[in-house]
Amino acid sequence: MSDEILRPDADDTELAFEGALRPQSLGEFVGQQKVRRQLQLLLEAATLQNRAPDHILLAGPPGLGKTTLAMIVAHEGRRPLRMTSGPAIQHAGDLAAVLSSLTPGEVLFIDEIHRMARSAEEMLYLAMEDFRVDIMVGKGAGATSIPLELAPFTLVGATTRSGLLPNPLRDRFGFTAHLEFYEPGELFRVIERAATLLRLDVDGDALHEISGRSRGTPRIANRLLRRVRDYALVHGGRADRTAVRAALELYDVDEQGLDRLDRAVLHVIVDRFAGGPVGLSTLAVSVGEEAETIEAVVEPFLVRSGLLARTPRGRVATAEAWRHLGREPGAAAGHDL
Ligand SMILES: Nc1ncnc2c1ncn2[C@@H]1O[C@H](COP(=O)(O)OP(=O)(O)OP(=O)(O)O)[C@@H](O)[C@H]1O
Repeated sequence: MSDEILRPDADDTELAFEGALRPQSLGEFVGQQKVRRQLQLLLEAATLQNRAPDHILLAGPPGLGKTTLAMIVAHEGRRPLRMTSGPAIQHAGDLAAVLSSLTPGEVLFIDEIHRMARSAEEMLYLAMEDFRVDIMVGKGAGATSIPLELAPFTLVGATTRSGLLPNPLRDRFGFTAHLEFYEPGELFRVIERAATLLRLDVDGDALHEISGRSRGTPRIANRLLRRVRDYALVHGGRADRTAVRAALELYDVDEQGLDRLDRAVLHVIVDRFAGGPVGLSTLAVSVGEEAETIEAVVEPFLVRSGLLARTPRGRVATAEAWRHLGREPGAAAGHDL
């Protein structure tokens, strides 16, 4: 569906493609310079002392490279990697099974760590601090806890909602990396590298055009590159700026990276409500979407792009939004929706 091309979450069909493009070392990882240097130091210090690196929390929106960095932490230190996710850990027993089977120095990656069961979180505190867990045996008055020693490991947790992590868990990470959205120039390098790996003949103008429409997110940039590749393949031409424009027009992605739903939201505010303010539920009904989708998926990017403001009285379209729709700020609607 065209509306999904700009969503930052991965869909199942692109996992193999993403795997092939993942940088394997910090040197290949584009952007996030500060985080890269911080990680480099942490990993080098651990190597010099011949110990497992400190636990690492990677926080930031989807598609910015958290899984990739977890893999790099393991790869750079030549350590095995075990991957799981918060939703897969529904009971403390699920976590105990994973922890007790780790080999010394292994990197344990827990994606969406904020979605782990509470009981497992509590078990993790002790495991992170003392490399030990207490296993409960039996029920009721006869229940006893048996301590179990664990091999030293490095936990790499990833979260899109670090605010949802309980403080005791957050405090047990030796280092928290906050990943930022990428600049267009950095995205250019991400897809330039991807094009080389995929042996695609794409010119610089095309890469530039794609970077500007990718919402600061490498996963989206790589996905748009794939659509442009398809377009050039089917039409038998080069992947140049004309191909990018034609391909992305087909998928309803405009020059600033807005899709059909983003624009529909702005149109409603500008054309029906004279620029706002409009309440979230009214807005959602007007575009025929769930309020949660508007709030979680559409608004963050529009706010970040300076097109939408959230005020206590409702959502307001900025002057920039009016201009993006080709209208003079504050001008009366030229047509009715
Ligand atoms: N800095 C980067 N340099 C090059 N490629 C990158 C970079 N960051 C991400 N990518 C590419 O973008 C894609 C998505 O990255 P990744 O899966 O690591 O994101 P994520 O933050 O873990 O997302 P999610 O939270 O949805 O799992 C991968 O194909 C990866 O190769």
